[in-house]
Amino acid sequence: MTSKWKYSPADIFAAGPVVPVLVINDVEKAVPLAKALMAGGIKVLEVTLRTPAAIDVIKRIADEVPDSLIGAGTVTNAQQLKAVIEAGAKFAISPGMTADLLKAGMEAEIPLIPGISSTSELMKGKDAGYTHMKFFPAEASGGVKAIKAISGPFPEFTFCPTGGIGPGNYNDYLALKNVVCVGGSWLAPDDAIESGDWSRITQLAKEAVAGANIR
Ligand SMILES: O=C(O)C(=O)C[C@H](O)[C@H](O)COP(=O)(O)O
Repeated sequence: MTSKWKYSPADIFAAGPVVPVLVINDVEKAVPLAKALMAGGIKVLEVTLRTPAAIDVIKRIADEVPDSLIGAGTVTNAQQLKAVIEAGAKFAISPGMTADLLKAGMEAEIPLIPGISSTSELMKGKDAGYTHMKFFPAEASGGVKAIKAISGPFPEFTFCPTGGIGPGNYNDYLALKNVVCVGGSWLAPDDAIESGDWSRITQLAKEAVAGANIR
């Protein structure tokens, strides 16, 4: 990895054991949601590009919650990577990878965390120079057992597993030596965002941070 970035992928992974995966429809929810998560001890945020509001949401959080490590999720191509950088994202994360995206990520001014769910994808990421990857969809792709097995031949890679992870199993992942953080939507449920129940989100964040077994 190059050191041209303000935050390296390792810095982002190390900034907290749980990364909320956020789906935000209403830009007005962006800042209160980010502040509710920060109040619960979470700094790294992943705003998915799943909604038309996502780019504006990233802009708002980057401008108004500058202490957060605001990242963009569901970044699937080079155009989206460019758009999230312009919006102020500090990192980008993808559920998968393409050759184009891997190349654009290495040339970008923020780090990209590509997604993998197989050894062949890991090898493509490795060839492109990546050491930190999302493991998605974690539970559906073999979960803890798969990551443990992959770390045999590939001990030098670090993963942020996401997909099917929640309070009942996140510590199983955090116990793995090549996992330092996990992602999940459980930290910001749709209904809590919809109704503006920020205290519930702060509470979920606090519980997840306090309960995380950090090695
Ligand atoms: O949208 C993206 O970019 C993704 O990569 C997918 C998300 O990380 C998972 O869908 C979160 O999974 P759950 O916590 O099971 O809801």
